[in-house]
Amino acid sequence: MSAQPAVAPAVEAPVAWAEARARVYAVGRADAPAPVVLPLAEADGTTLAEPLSPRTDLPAFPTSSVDGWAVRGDGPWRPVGRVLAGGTPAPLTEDGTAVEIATGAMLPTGATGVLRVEESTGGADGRVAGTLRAAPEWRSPGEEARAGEELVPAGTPVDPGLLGLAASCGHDVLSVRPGPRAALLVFGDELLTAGPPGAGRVRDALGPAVPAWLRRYGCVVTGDDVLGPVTDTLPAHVDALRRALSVADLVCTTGGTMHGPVDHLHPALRELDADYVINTVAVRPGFPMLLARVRGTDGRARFVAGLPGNPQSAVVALVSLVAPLLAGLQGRRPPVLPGATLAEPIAGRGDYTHLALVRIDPADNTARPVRHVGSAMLRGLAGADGFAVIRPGERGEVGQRVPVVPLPLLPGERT
Ligand SMILES: Nc1nc2c(c(=O)[nH]1)N[C@H]1C(S)=C(S)[C@@H](COP(=O)(O)OP(=O)(O)OC[C@H]3O[C@@H](n4cnc5c(N)ncnc54)[C@H](O)[C@@H]3O)O[C@H]1N2
Ligand code: MOO
Repeated sequence: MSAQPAVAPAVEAPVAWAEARARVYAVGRADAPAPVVLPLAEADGTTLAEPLSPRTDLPAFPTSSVDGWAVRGDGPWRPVGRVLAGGTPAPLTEDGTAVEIATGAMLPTGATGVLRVEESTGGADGRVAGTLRAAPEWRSPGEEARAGEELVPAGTPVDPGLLGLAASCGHDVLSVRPGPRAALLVFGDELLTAGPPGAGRVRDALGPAVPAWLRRYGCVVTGDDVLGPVTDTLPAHVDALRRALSVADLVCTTGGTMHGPVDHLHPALRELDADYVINTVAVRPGFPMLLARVRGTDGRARFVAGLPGNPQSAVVALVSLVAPLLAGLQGRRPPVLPGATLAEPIAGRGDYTHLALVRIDPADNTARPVRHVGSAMLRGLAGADGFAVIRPGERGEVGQRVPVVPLPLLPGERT
C-alpha cells in the first residue's frame, strides 16, 4: 500500500470516503501488532489470531443426556452398578444388565440404550423394566464437532460465547490480538477543562469523549495517555507526539488539522518524518481528517489520527478512519455497514460523501435525521445511533436503503 509523501502541500485532493476506509484498513492489517497468548479469563474483547478448533471430539465420550438406566440387550435388566457424571464406568458385558446413570455421565461400553428414570419401574426381584424410546438418549462423540475441525476463523472478536466454546474445546489459553493501546492529545489554547464556557473560550468536549469512544472500539486508553490542552507551539506538539508515540500504537489528536496560524499538526508530522496514509477525505463534515504513519526505531509502525477540532467532525473521523484502522490492527474483518431505510429525505453534499446523524427505529429499521447537527455541535450526536451515508452526487430519498455507520454504543444505550 503506497502512502502519501511526507511533505504535505497546503491543499491536497481529498481521498474518496470509501477509498480512504479501505486504505486505512489495509495499512492497519499490514502493521497489526504480533499476537499474544492469554488465559481465557483475560481474553474477552480481544481478537482470535488463530482459528479455534476442539482438542478432542465434542463430546469427547458417549454421554448420557438423561438420568436413568444404561442398559444392555432386552429388559427387564438387572442393576449391576452406578455411574455418575465425571466417572468412568466398567463395561456392560452381559445382556439383561443395567447401570444406574446420571445426566452427563459416560455411557459404559456395551450399553445399547438408556431408559429414563421416570419411564422405568422396579420389580419385586430388583430388576428394572420399561420401554426404550426410539431416539437415543445419549450424545455420541463428535456429534457437535470433530477434533481439529475449524469452528471459528482467525479474526473473530472474542466474546463470552466464544470463551465458553474455547473452554469446552479444552483450551486454557488463546492466541489473540489485544485491543491496541491508544493515546489522545488535545490541541487548542482556547479550551477550558473545567467550568462554563465564555469570554472566547469553550469547554474541551473531546478530552472526555474520545477516550470513551476509543475504548468502545476495543482500545486500551489509560488516564495517563490523555493529555491536553497541549500548548499551541510547534515544539510542544512535537514533544507531546513523540512521548505519546513511544507508548501507544495509535495516537489521536484533536484540532489543528487545518493550516491556520496555530495549527501545528502538519509541521509536527513533518518533524517526526511521518508519512501520510490519508490527508483529507471527501466527506462532510470532517474533511480535514488525516492518518499518518510513524516508524519506530524497532521498525514497527505507529499511527497518528488527526481528528478535526469541530467536535462532531472529530467523531466523523473516528467512525470513518479510526474504526477501520483498528479493525485492521486487531486482525478483524473490515467493518460491514448495516443498512436502514430513510424515513425522511437527506440532502447530498455534491462531490463529497455526506455523513448525516440519524436515529434508527429498531421496530422497522428506519432512519430519521436528528436536529442540531452543525459540526461544532454535539447535541444531535448525543441522541443519535449513527451516520447515514449519502454517496457523492446523490441525495437520500424517502424509502431509500442507505448504509449506516454505527456509533460504537453499548447494548442498552439509546433505548
Ligand atoms: N479557511 C478555512 N478555515 C477552515 C476550514 C476551511 O476549509 N478553510 N475548514 C473548517 C473545518 S471544516 C474544520 S472541521 C475546522 C478544522 O479545524 P482544525 O482541525 O484545525 O481545528 P481548530 O481550528 O483547532 O478548531 C476548530 C473549532 O473546533 C473547536 N475545538 C477544537 N478542539 C475542541 C475540543 N477539544 N472541544 C471542543 N471544541 C474544540 C475550536 O475551538 C474551533 O472552534 O476548520 C475550519 N476552518
Ligand atoms: O469538518 Mo468541518 O466540521 O466540515 O466543519
